[in-house]
Amino acid sequence: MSISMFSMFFNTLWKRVYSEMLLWKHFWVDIATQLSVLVSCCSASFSEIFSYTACRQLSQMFLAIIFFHSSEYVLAITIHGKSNVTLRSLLISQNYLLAIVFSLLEYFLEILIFPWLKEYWWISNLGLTMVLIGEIIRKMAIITAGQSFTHLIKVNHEEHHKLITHGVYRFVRHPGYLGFFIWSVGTQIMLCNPISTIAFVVVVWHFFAKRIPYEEYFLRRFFGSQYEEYAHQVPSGVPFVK
Ligand SMILES: C[S@@+](CC[C@H](N)C(=O)[O-])C[C@H]1O[C@@H](n2cnc3c(N)ncnc32)[C@H](O)[C@@H]1O
Repeated sequence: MSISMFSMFFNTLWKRVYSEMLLWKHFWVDIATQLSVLVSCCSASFSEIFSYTACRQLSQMFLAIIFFHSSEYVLAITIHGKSNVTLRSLLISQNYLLAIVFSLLEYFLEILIFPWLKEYWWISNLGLTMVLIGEIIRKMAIITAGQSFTHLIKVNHEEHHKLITHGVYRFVRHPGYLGFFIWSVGTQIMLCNPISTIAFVVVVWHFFAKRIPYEEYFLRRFFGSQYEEYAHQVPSGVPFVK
């Protein structure tokens, strides 16, 4: 093989290697650019998720939930005795858990995509106030009704079940439900969650609009004209429910 053939061979080989290297260089530059975009997105996301706003709003939410459920359980045990109370008194159902998970998903998505939405502190503080007011109304109802307040609706009249018309029951017939309604919608306003706020209003209202006539059917059977007169004078407390 002559020298000129060798040099032609190496020339062609080098050109191929060089063009391959150029291709790989573009490939690695592309990868590096995409990685740096991903890293900056992640660090932006981390800074939003661990921002003062998110930490404060989420910790308020978790504290509200933990306090609400544990105090329901403790009050039920105090009033009815440990042997008459089950874990159902924690009031944590599958649908309720789904609603909370949905609302947290909404929160995380919005704080990543529209972080400014969570900065309306007057709205968040209004929600916090609703959580506190709802909690107070509900606990006043439980303490006032005492043994008459059971988490499951009574369908048989028991001796200790007295008609309660004093205290918060003087102003509304269902202060426990009104308190929960305000509390649950308040949690979503506190998180500045527009979709979950509307969803909670609709779902919780619908739940009580069905539950109240059912509960009152038995109260009318237990207390007859006494309940009739009470219902005639005092509003239900849940908006648009007679
Ligand atoms: C979960 S508690 C809710 C009580 C009431 N609806 C409220 O929102 O405050 C349900 C139980 O309370 C009883 N109850 C509701 N109103 C009552 C009243 N005014 N007096 C006595 N018992 C009542 C019902 O019979 C039912 O068993």
